[in-house]
Amino acid sequence: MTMFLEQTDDYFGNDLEEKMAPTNEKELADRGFVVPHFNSFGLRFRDYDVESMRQEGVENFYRKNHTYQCYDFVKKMREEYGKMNKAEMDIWKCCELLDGVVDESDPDLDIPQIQHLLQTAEAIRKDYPNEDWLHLTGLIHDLGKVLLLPAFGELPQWAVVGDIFPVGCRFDESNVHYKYFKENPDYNNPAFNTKYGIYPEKCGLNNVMMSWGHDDYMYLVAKKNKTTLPSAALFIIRYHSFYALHKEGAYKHLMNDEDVENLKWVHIFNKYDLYSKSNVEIDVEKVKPYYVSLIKKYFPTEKLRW
Ligand SMILES: O[C@H]1[C@H](O)[C@@H](O)[C@H](O)[C@@H](O)[C@H]1O
Ligand SMILES: [Fe+2]
Ligand SMILES: [Fe+2]
Repeated sequence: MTMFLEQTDDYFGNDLEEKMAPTNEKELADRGFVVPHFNSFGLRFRDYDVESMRQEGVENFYRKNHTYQCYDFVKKMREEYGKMNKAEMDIWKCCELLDGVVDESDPDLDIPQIQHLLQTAEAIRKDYPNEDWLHLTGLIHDLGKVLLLPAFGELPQWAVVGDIFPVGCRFDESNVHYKYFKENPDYNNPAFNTKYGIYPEKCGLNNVMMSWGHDDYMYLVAKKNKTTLPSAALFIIRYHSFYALHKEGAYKHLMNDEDVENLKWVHIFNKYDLYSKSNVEIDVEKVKPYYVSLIKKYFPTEKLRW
């Protein structure tokens, strides 16, 4: 059985010491963002059970996602995509490619993903004008959804989007549509179906295998292409879909002290990621020059390896 202990670099051999976020999180909280009560369909956000035009499709998505995302699958995908040999492309081009992508796991949004990226980034920019690293984080946090496109392997939706969860230990009941984990090959595996499974207590999320998708992929792309974004940005990108942890407080026993610090940033980020979703579209060409300048600032090369 593989144990992920005392790891000081990631699976590329990259040094894990990343720069700290430039400002104190406490000074940054509560910028007056007004949380809307309803999404653009007039329903509560993240209500996976209420009858709606998206409910059935979303539930169907999670049935597949929970059935197929097992330890062996995740391991294979990390290895395969860790090679970064799928494409060479600049970040803005990838944003544009997402113009044609709709996320089937999302009960709150059915407009193209480039709008979600810009809505998130612009909402953050309004409340945190000086934290340009957080604007860029907003822009790129969901870019990993390019995995759905032919040039990046054309993975099915269940392998790209939706909430994420650890594999290698018991699935927590707070995961949405928990019941579908019963079909997962790991569900009855005694090595995996205990509270800690294969992980030591407080081993740190970096040592935990998360279900495969746009989060881990984009984290790998950013690291591999040597971004100078602070560690909080990389943590946000990697764990923003881990709702069982950041919303429900499950799996905390796997976090180390650094994770606890970084999680505060995910809480801030999540408000903008979730509640900026609306059908009021952003003028892409108008904001493009600003974001292109941020990409230049935080990525050493124009063309990234994907
Ligand atoms: O449906 C959404 C969507 O796929 C988001 O990009 C992801 O971050 C969320 O966690 C998920 O629930
Ligand atoms: Fe996401
Ligand atoms: Fe998002």
